[in-house]
Amino acid sequence: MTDPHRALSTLLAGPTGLGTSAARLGARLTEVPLPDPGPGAGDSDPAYTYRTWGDGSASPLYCPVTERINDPLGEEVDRRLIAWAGEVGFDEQEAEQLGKAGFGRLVMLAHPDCEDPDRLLISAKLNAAWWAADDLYADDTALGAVPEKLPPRLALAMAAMDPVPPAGEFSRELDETLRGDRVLVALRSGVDHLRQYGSPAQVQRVNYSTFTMFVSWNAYAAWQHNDDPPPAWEYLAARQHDSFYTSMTLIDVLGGYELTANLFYEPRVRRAAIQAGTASVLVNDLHSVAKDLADENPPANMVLQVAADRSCPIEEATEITVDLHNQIVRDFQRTHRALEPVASAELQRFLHGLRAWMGGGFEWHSTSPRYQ
Ligand SMILES: CC(C)=CCC/C(C)=C(/C)COP(=O)(O)OP(=O)(O)O
Repeated sequence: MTDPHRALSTLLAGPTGLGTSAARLGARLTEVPLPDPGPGAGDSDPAYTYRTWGDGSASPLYCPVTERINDPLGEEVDRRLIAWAGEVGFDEQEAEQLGKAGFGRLVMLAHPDCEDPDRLLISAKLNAAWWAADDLYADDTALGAVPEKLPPRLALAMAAMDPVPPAGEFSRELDETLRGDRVLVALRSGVDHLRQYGSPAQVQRVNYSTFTMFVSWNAYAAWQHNDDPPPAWEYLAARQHDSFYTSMTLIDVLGGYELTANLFYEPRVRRAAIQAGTASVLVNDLHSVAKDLADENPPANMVLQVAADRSCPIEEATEITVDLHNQIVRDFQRTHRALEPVASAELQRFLHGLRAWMGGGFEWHSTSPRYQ
């Protein structure tokens, strides 16, 4: 039987591995991003296309196609999500808002290899909980987000997701606090649901990617507190750990298989996953400009950081962001192609899952009332 770890390291090892083809593979992966050739460049990969977005006035986004649109399945997951939101303490209006955003629809679009509404609900719950933490703690001033309060709130969010062992008399107040805040209850409940299907390694991978995302949120809070917005390059560095990569850590759990930790964290695989997560979050920034500008204390956003750095109009900053997105997707495509010879069915499914997530995420941002 082929050992996929060995197959991957042999394939990536260079000339002593698979000879000249391995050397070519290494070379392909160290290329700097190539300019986006734009629509009509004669692309032959039917999995990707140029897609118009927003009001259609900006250049199209080079993006994977959406692999599945199954509205009844998305509606079923949304129904279950709204019921769960009530159970974990969101009031009726908040639960309705979560339903309207359509996180059930998001996961139906983003995980086309999962037909099971209960597995899809894991991702819907966790995405809803992450977004609730993001809105209520980090981003939305009108909903109570306060930069100075964010770091201690996130420390408790980590305790909610990754339960700490009993600590004598100090546990009581912690437990009461974790039970008394709907965001914390939602995060704990989402991980509890994940634990029913995922291995310990899959669960902890989701936790730790969430915690690195929280570090980026703390950076944004410091920038806001100090009234010192970051240049675009620094924002982008933070965004790479605050992206839909976190959502993508669930791809194999929903698919009913496990990509082992040594493959998941193999640098080329991680590179592909970070590229997919970053590209998807740039789609989010492009759709969020109006919403972010409407906040009295606007959160950072790639388009806004580029416009500020270069003193250019939003339209020009939008074009620069679209171009960056398209370069990153093409880079992902090259990384994916380079990994295709690796003989691991789980790895191939996972890479396909990353691509499918990008295609589903694009569709959701184009249709969710959250961005209209
Ligand atoms: C993984 C996840 C869904 C986390 C929630 C926060 C996040 C990383 C986003 C992708 C959302 O970023 P942002 O706060 O810019 O999103 P909105 O524009 O508020 O939808």
